[in-house]
Amino acid sequence: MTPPIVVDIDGTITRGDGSSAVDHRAFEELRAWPAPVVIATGKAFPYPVALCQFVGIEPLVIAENGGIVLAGGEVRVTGDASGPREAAREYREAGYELGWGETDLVNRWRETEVALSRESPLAPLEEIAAEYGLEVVDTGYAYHLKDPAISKGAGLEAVCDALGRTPEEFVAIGDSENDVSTFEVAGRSFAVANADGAARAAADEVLEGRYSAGTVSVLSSLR
Ligand SMILES: O=C(O)COP(=O)(O)O
Ligand SMILES: [Mg+2]
Repeated sequence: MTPPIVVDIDGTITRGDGSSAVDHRAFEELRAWPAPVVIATGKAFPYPVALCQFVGIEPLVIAENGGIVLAGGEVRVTGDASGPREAAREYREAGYELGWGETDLVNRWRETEVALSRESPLAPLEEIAAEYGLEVVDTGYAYHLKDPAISKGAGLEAVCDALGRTPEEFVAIGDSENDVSTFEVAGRSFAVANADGAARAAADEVLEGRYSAGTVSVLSSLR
């Protein structure tokens, strides 16, 4: 039987051409998947919800690295942005920027954490995060200033509660350290070839294909 899947966005279903374009072949695989598809991302909530809508699948979403979960038509917000926002304010007061320019669409709809451009200086960010009991997660696309208790893996457990499933039934695919917690709870896990060291070390298998090519190949072999 085809397993349910939990799939990351950036670096995993994107084409790897330097843009954030999703590969149309990944769209087709997800649309045709005969079991539940959970989109698990560091992006703000509206992005994966819209992705599900445009792919044409039921919205099963883990957003903001687990801070917000949507399953069975119910939204659960498990995170609280007040700590991350305070820490981000202190970072800015120290003379640094979040790095997205004047129109910050990365944080505009973000409810439980704060994301910074990877051009922002990391050492002072980590120092301030520690003062607030927060952590900085580097996805390869952004730094996420977040509560360490929140994770995509805990999000998958919440999705499973709503669906009457267990994380062990799921196959997980991802590319970076924010996918490690998913890999830890899923029954089987794959890192695409472009994955960072943390994701490669945590995955059951590292795929030969990079970006969406790796994901599409493993999905077509599992289906
Ligand atoms: O938002 C990010 O930084 C990365 O997003 P992802 O979890 O979909 O790869
Ligand atoms: Mg990713």
